[in-house]
Amino acid sequence: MSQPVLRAEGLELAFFGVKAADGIDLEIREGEFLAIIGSNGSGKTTFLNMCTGYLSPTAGTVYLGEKPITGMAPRRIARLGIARAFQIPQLFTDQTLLENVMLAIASRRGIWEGLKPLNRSVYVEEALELLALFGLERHAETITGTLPEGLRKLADITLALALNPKLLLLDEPTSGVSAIERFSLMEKLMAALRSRQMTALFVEHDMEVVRRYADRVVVWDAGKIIAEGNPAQVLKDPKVVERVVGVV
Ligand SMILES: Nc1ncnc2c1ncn2[C@@H]1O[C@H](COP(=O)(O)OP(=O)(O)OP(=O)(O)O)[C@@H](O)[C@H]1O
Repeated sequence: MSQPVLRAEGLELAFFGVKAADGIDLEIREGEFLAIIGSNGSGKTTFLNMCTGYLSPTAGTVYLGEKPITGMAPRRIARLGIARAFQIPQLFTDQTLLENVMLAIASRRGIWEGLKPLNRSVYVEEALELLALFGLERHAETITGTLPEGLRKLADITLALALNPKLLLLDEPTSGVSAIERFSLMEKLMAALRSRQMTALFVEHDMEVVRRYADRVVVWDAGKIIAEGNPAQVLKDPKVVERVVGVV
């Protein structure tokens, strides 16, 4: 079996007595596309925040490979290899798509001097290559604020990939995207992830997306994992249907 890229052991965190993480143990294996599902408020985002350093668990440890990363600053964790794309895309909306990707590449290289020094062919070439992964190269000169939501989501994921992560975390990649666009977005995403042999974890509310695309699904309920495994089986589990599938 392949090595875990990320491992969480015994994570605990409560907000005002409400347990958002109540003994979370989870591994993400190399090359896996893992879905997290669960009803609203079950602790999915809290888990992502603990993996990226935005929250610290009161007990337990997150390992990236063999390295414990709990308590490290988000910027350090990003540099070690965890990148995140958000439910609401985090783009510079008044700049072109190409400029956004070049800035992400520059930030990976530790350069932050504005756009001018970035107009070197090495940045442009890498940025266009990344955009081509998602079929976005024809939008390279478009101001990102004018793109439709589905393309902005893909653009945000492109920025996360520009960091060359070991693990990509996707917070609801299909939310806000029309039902018609949803599967074409997922097809492009899957093709890009496969071509880079990327390990990724995604939080998702659309069960059909989970059924079609996830290698494995993990089910959250009140800060605990209540089921995990193959999507076709897990999504039929009566307790998952009762607590999650029937209510999201
Ligand atoms: N910063 C915070 N301060 C106080 N309570 C919080 C904070 N973050 C999360 N919570 C609480 O922790 C619990 C888990 O929240 P979380 O956002 O992780 O759930 P979720 O599964 O991601 O929900 P959703 O599907 O709605 O995004 C909820 O009860 C929430 O209100």
